[in-house]
Amino acid sequence: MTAAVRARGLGRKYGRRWALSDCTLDIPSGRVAGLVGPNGAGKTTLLSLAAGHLAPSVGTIEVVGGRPGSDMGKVGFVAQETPVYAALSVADHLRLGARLNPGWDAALARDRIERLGLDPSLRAGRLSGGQRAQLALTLGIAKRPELLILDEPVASLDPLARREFLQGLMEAAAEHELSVLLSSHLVSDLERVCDHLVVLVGSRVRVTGEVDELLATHHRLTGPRRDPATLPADQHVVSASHTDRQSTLLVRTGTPIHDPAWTVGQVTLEDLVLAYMSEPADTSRIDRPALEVHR
Ligand SMILES: Nc1ncnc2c1ncn2[C@@H]1O[C@H](COP(=O)(O)OP(=O)(O)OP(=O)(O)O)[C@@H](O)[C@H]1O
Repeated sequence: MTAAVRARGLGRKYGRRWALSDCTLDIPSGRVAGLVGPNGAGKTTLLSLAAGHLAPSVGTIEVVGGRPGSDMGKVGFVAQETPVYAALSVADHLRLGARLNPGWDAALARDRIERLGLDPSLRAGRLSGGQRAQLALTLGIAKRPELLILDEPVASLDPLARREFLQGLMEAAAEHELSVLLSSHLVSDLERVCDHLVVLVGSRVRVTGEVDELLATHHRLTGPRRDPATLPADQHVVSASHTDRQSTLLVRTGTPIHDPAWTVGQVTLEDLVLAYMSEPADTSRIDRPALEVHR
């Protein structure tokens, strides 16, 4: 099956500074993939490369089997500021979408606007932030792309609007066999909707893989204080914290942990992302994990 996104040694620099380095990943099609990382991590750079708005400085990237930008009908892009035209009505936006996109699904767009309760005659400038985001999402979905890329689409929405937006996105992905790649700096946004995750920190991919697989291979170990360097070689310590007597480690391993000294606990996606995002206090004692988790 063609990957939705395939990058090999991908990098992009601005002047002498790398905004994205050494990025190798495979996002299978049919997934809702979340790209998470702190401000300035390189998320927009990666998404812009995938959308064909930027050219790589090194390496390669393919989206739905082709060069980004080569077949615009296959890839939809909703930019960070949910771009709509303030002076145009909701209905005008749909007419414009129909004129600009050969694969436009007018019925889908109309249904979605109706379900959202948006008045077609209302100007986009009068819509709330959440409604504007929903309109931008409708325009993106009605193009019927194979891959829809969204750059922090919920950043300015309140929690309820975030939830409604993400719900709509999830439904659209399931109904229309759409692959989705969306970014956020909040993992709580992505936790409910994503089945694939890419964590980007300081221009590098820190971890990527299927969410189920990531959750199954990461564990929280709690036990008597211990130097992480003494753990078996197949247990990669992602993060570690210690009190005088106790150590708490987040480790990645493909094999069961039998050491009776440890209490082994499950991690949430948020634990996992935060562990990869936070710089360890003492890097000499932390084993840097191999970055990709395969099925
Ligand atoms: N046009 C540009 N010119 C110069 N530097 C840039 C440009 N665009 C991005 N950068 C730099 O590249 C790095 C990555 O930026 P990018 O916008 O990709 O991060 P981000 O993860 O999307 O951040 P945010 O969450 O704040 O949107 C940052 O250090 C940024 O300053």
